[in-house]
Amino acid sequence: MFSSTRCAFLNNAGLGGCGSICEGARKRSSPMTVVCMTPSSSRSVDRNSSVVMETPLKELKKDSAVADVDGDSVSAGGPQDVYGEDRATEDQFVTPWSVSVASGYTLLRDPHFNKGLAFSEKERDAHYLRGLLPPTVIPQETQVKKMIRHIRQYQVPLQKYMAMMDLQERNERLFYTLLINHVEELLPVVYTPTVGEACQKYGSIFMRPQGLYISLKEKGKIREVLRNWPEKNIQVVVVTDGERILGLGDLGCQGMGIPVGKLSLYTALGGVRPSACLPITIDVGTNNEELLNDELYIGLKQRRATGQEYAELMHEFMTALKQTYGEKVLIQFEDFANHNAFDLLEKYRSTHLVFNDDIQGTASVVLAGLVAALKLVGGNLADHRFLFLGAGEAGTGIAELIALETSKQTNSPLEEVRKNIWLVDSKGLIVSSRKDSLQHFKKPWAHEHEPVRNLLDAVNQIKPTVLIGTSGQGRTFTKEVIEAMASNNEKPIILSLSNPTSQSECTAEEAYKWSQGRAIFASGSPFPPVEYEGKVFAPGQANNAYIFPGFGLGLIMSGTIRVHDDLLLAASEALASQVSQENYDKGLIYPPFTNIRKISAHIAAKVAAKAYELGLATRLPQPKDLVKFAESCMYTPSYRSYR
Ligand SMILES: NC(=O)C1=CN([C@@H]2O[C@H](COP(=O)(O)OP(=O)(O)OC[C@H]3O[C@@H](n4cnc5c(N)ncnc54)[C@H](OP(=O)(O)O)[C@@H]3O)[C@@H](O)[C@H]2O)C=CC1
Ligand SMILES: CC(=O)C(=O)O
Ligand SMILES: [Mg+2]
Repeated sequence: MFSSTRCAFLNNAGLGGCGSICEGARKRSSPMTVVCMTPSSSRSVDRNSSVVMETPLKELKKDSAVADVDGDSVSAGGPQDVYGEDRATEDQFVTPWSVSVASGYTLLRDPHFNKGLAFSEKERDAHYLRGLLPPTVIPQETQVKKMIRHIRQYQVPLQKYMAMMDLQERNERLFYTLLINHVEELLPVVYTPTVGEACQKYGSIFMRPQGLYISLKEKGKIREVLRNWPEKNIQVVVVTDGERILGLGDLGCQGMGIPVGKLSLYTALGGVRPSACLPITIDVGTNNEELLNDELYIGLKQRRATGQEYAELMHEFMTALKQTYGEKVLIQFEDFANHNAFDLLEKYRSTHLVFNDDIQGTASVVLAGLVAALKLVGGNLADHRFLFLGAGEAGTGIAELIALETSKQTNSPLEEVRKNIWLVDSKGLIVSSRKDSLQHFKKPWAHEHEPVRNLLDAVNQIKPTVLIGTSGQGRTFTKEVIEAMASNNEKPIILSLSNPTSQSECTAEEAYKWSQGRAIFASGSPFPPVEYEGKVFAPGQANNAYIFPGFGLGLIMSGTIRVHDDLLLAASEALASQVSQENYDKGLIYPPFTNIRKISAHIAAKVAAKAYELGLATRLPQPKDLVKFAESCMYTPSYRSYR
């Protein structure tokens, strides 16, 4: 039933084209697994790639068992010596890997290869599946129809979420086909708002762990923990420490739902292979009393480690990632609290390929929406005045990118253009008299003005044309605030970015109703269309999900080694260019998510082109048609035929 023969296959990197992110040639394949021979467990690795190896391996020192997969080995062994065969010496320890063909019961329970009732008659014979499945054979399209009906039968969003996660655990390709084909309907299920509730209840709803947990207990052993993950060719890591999950605060270890959800979108929206994605939660404790007192809490039951202890764990983690996966692994920081987020980005931006989605991805998506909105409202960025409620990661990140773009457009110094951008935090308007007590990321926004305590007064005094909510506080754009925006502007631009829906600064209905249908509105979490005085308004979704999948794909496919602000501007421009006249006619400032893979390919191409221009791309020569190249690199989840 299992063959552990000596196998010689090409690694994906050897297939040419887009190298390691391509799925590989579309041809018949065997559901090949690589198994670690331990008495109590067997683990599968590197399923999509094929490896050159034999079993048992030569003796090998444990510390050098896995080489850096992109060939930038830090120790001996050479490129593609993934299992460290060449580096082995007589007295070194070895993990006895063996290659086998998955079949029978095991095949049905392997989510990477399982096709359920779609296994053909021939495959059922060849892979010992007879009797393990009912006799009917149905195509993937029928399975998709069945699954969407199944999901729709649940009224409670969390039940839909659990059904989706269950499918992901059973049949990965069906999960992604379903998500791609019904993206508008299922995004709110696997992503915001439902993922927020899932994180809050993570301890009680999950039977099977997803992603990799690295806690303070693993200090000094993080490289070993990374090796426990079954896949070796990792290209994107999304990591959180759970301290600021959406606008829901500190959810500790239960924040894992966020990296898992974000990486599902990397695959579904951006076409990065699922096996190249690694969700990680760093557990340094939680300050959430409710969780600390909850017997079902899954994380460390201690208050958060801070200062040197936190920094040392993060440093070991960042070093281990680069040593294990190489220079070009993309590390996306997600939902860290701002007191760590800015520092981590600053500390690692020159040594690692890091990207903070909340600061940078959000900025890029909002700038795109604003550029599109100007087509409806008129004027250039420099003609507008911006007011933010919330001066944290999202608020100051967006503010800075608007300033950068305005400065480029007008050839004016940054300090000058920043004066058109104002922010309110929990203590009121950020003004120069508060400068000494402000966190460093707020200081550039401390303009000359008398103190202003609340948002309504700030709107009345600053008279912004654009109001952006990044406070994580629901219902803070009150009737008076929206009415003030509408009385000062013919078409006020109002963005309620906070997630999930419960934290949105206002609803779509409130924005349209209180502005007499004049607001250009978008929100972080989706709202259904609103009918106001006989007209239907379709609100857009201003969410970084438009940017990070395509942005990441662009970095990976070009072998880019560092993120530069100009890459964010390029992504933003690419997204804005995808808004069609038909979208504008409906008042939309973002294109619908239905076309997201095409949009992601355009974003990836623009990002890669800019990376080549800046000399940051290492994949040479530069492909001629980057959009086509991006499309050719994208994972498609249709079933493969097994020989
Ligand atoms: N749509 C999207 O794509 C994205 C949305 N977000 C959402 O944005 C929100 C904020 O995220 P982030 O910036 O990372 O969080 P931060 O914690 O970094 O920032 C929150 C900011 O809001 C301020 N604030 C809190 N309460 C109030 C209040 N009552 N009045 C005025 N200001 C207040 C805080 O003030 P102080 O500094 O004084 O504490 C702080 O400046 C979250 O809900 C998140 O989900 C984030 C990223 C992307
Ligand atoms: C969308 C997102 O990244 C957030 O709300 O944090
Ligand atoms: Mg986030």
